[in-house]
Amino acid sequence: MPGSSRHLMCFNSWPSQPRWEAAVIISTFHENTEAQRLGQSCPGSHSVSTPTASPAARPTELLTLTPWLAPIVSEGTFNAELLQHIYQPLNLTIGLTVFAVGKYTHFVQHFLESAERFFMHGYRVCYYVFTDDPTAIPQVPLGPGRRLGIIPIQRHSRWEEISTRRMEIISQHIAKRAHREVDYLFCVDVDMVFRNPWGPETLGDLVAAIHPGYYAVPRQQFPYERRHVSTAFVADGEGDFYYGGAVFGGRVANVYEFTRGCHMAILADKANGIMAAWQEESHLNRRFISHKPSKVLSPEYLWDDRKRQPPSLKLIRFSTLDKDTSWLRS
Ligand SMILES: CC(=O)N[C@H]1[C@@H](OP(=O)(O)OP(=O)(O)OC[C@H]2O[C@@H](n3ccc(=O)[nH]c3=O)[C@H](O)[C@@H]2O)O[C@H](CO)[C@H](O)[C@@H]1O
Ligand SMILES: [Mn+2]
Repeated sequence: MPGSSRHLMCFNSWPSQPRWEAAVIISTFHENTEAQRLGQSCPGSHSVSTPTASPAARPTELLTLTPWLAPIVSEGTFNAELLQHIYQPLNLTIGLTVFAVGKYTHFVQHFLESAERFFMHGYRVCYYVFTDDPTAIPQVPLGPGRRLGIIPIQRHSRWEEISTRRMEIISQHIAKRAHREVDYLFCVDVDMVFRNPWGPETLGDLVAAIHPGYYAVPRQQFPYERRHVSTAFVADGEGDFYYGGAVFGGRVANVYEFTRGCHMAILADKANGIMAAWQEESHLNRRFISHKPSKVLSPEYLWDDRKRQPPSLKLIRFSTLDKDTSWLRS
C-alpha cells in the first residue's frame, strides 16, 4: 500500500476466506490527526479524545479489530476516563500471577514496584507470587486494597520445565483459591516491568497479547509448533496472530479452562516424550486458534526492551528487561 510501509500489523489468513491470504494487513489511517498530536505531546497520557468513526480521526496505525471482531487494544482505541466510570463501580478484584523460581527472584522487587505504580491503579489487586524460596521475596509496600500472596512451589532443574509447569500450577491455584478471590486474572512473566498505565481496557473474557517479535511478520513465519506428533501442532493454513506466552488473562473461570486445556495438551505431549518448540507458548498459541481470545492486547502490553520502539507504537506499558539468560538459567 503506497506510502505506508511502516503501518504493519500481522494478520491471519482464513482458509475459507482466500482474500486474507496475503497474511499482512496494512492500515491506512492518516497521519497528524488531533488525537495523534495529543498522544505525541504527552506520551503515556490517557487524555486523548474519544475515537470517532472517521478513519481520518483514528489515532492508531495498528489494526483495531480481529477478523472475529475482538478489539485489539492500543493507545487511542479507548477512552480511559469513560472506562473508569464503567468499571470503578463494579468493585472488581484483579489477580496477577507471577513465577519467581531460582535466580528469577531477582526480578520481583522491580516488577512489583512497577506494578504498584501502573497496574490497575485504583482497583483491588491480588498478586500471587509462586516461588521455591519465599524468603527471597522482598517486602514491597502495597497501596490500599492491594495484597500479595506468596505460594511455595517445587523447583525443577530445567528452565523449560519451570516455564511450562505454569499452566498446571495456575489452573490448580484457581481451583483451590483464586476463583474465590478475584474476578479477572492476568498471568505474566516476571522478567518484565510496567512502564505506563495498564487499566480496565485490558479486561475481557479471554485475553491474549501479540508477541513483540511477530506483529509485523508474515503468518508463514510464525514459530508455531510444526510437528504433527505434538498436540500444539499448527498447520500451514492455520493461525491468526502469534501471541506471547508472557501475558494472558481474562475472567478467572475462563483462565481456568484455558490453563487446564493447555496443561492437558502438555501432559499428552509429555507422555510421548515431546516438548513443544516454544514450550507452553506453543500450546497457548494452539489453544488460542480454537478458543479465540475475546480481546487482544497490542505489543504496547508486551514489548521487549531489546527492540527499538517503532513509530506505530505510541507507548510501552509492559516490557521484557534485557537479561543475562545464561546466568539466570544456570
Ligand atoms: C515475551 C514472551 O512471550 N516470553 C516467553 C518466552 O520467554 P522468555 O525467554 O522471556 O522466558 P523466561 O526466561 O522469562 O521464562 C518464563 C518465566 O518463567 C519463570 N521462570 C523461568 C525459568 C526459571 O528458572 N525461573 C522462573 O521463575 C519466570 O517467571 C519467567 O519470567 O518463551 C517462554 C517459553 O517457555 C515463555 O513462553 C515466555 O512467556
Ligand atoms: Mn520472560
